Amino acid sequence: MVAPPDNDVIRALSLHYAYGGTPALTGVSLGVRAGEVLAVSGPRGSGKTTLLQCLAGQLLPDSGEVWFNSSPVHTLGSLARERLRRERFGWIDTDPQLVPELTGWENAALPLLLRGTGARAARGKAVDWLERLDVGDCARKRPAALRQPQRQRVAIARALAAEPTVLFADDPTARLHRAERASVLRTLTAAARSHDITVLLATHDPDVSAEADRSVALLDGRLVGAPTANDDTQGRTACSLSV
Ligand SMILES: Nc1ncnc2c1ncn2[C@@H]1O[C@H](COP(=O)(O)OP(=O)(O)OP(=O)(O)O)[C@@H](O)[C@H]1O
Repeated sequence: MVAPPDNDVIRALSLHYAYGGTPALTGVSLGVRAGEVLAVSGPRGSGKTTLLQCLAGQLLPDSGEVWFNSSPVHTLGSLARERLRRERFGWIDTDPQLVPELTGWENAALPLLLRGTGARAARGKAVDWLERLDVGDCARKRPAALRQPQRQRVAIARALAAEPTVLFADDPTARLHRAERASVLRTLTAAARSHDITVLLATHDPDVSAEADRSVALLDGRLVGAPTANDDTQGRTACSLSV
């Protein structure tokens, strides 16, 4: 097996994935360069979540290849993929998925603590990111005492505090009101850009795609059309794509 001849941080080659025989991804290939915010757009059921899960090593494709920094992901065993996810990847879900028993800072510090970071350093980083995301006042509160946009900001702080190489965000603003959506999204993309974190952003909302450096569209499990560049963003790097 030979690594693809480029320096994409993530590269997928001809991914196929089916749920019980029903195809969700059909021959998807794409490459993302370091530091880029790449939107994966498409209507509900088009395969966005499945694609992100395959790229993040959560799902193994039925066929095709996934590469991270020239190392194969699709051939790793479950423990090695788990470690890769813990140490190099971050994930933001549509719903915040916070631990109800933990406070805001404890939730935000969790990935760092699981990685072995000392409690004091983990707390410092978590609180710092909560403040950057305008939810510093949520540090001592449990999720039940927070509003939904606050909970999602805590979840974003949790993902960013670990400073992943690649952050996968699965429709992270879908449950927020329109006014809150733009603000949360801009904060997320600005924070990722300032820390050179590559972001793959799944969304069905064209306004969200517009915040990315480039966008690709999925329909019925296939990439459609040419990738589009959003010139009005602060994008710095091009992404290479092939369908
Ligand atoms: N666990 C599952 N079991 C069976 N079918 C599934 C499962 N997850 C997704 N699917 C199906 O696979 C297809 C792709 O789903 P996927 O969730 O990847 O799309 P999506 O674009 O992320 O949709 P949404 O925007 O609604 O999250 C859909 O037809 C969906 O019904």
